[in-house]
Amino acid sequence: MTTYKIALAGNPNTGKSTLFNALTGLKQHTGNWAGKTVEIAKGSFKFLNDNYEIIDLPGTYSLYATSSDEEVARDFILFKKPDVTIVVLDATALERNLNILLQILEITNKVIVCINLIDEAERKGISINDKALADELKVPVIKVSARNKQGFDHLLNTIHKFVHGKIVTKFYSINYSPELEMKISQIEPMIKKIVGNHLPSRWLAVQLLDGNKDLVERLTSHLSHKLKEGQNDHEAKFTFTF
Ligand SMILES: Nc1nc2c(ncn2[C@@H]2O[C@H](COP(=O)(O)OP(=O)(O)OP(=O)(O)O)[C@@H](O)[C@H]2O)c(=O)[nH]1
Ligand SMILES: [Mg+2]
Repeated sequence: MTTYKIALAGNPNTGKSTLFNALTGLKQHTGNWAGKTVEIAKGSFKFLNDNYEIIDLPGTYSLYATSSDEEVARDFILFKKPDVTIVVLDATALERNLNILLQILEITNKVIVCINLIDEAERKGISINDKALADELKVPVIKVSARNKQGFDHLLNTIHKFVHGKIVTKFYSINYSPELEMKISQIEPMIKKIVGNHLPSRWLAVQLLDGNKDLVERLTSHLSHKLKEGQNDHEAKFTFTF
């Protein structure tokens, strides 16, 4: 039986923990992540002969890592590389929720979008065109109500297909200004040489151009750790510098 790793991410108060509890049957326990005081809940469930380990990440409005919650969420997606990141959005405030979704889609294409609180949206007369969103983003979009367990069959079957490679998704590439795009095209190939397919090179290029020094430190320590593990042979001579 294979175990797949799922992360739940999204803004605060979008029903991540409600979904987590519904899927795991309230068997959650909390744990510390990377020595931080921020707690993340971890649980598990089985579906169609597969095991799923599911992690309830702290709710954040962005992944700029300006707070420890944001850092925990970003580092988990970046370095722990979940098989699926379920981005939980609030159907009643979709536009506000798209920011974190786009940030996550720049880091990983292993995303299923879960539009939660659909019962509440329906009550307010909000209807959501999930197909249009899925076509635009090139990832599955599922409408659910975590509280009522509505849409769970669809969600679980989509997760199953996803981890078995039956759904192909893409990184969402935001087009920046021509100046920024030119700089990205200059440095991304160098970054790609260092990280290969192990980390998202375009996203890293944007972060480095943005002067994200904290990330540089995290990367340096992550890469030297990987080097010690002997997992990657072209990291040897590199440290990131500005
Ligand atoms: N009507 C409705 N309410 C929901 C649904 N899912 C969650 N809620 C409610 O939304 C509120 C927030 O849910 P949580 O599961 O705590 O949200 P969260 O995303 O874990 O929040 P953070 O831990 O702060 O990031 C709670 O009051 C839930 O009962 C849903 O599908 N429908
Ligand atoms: Mg929660």
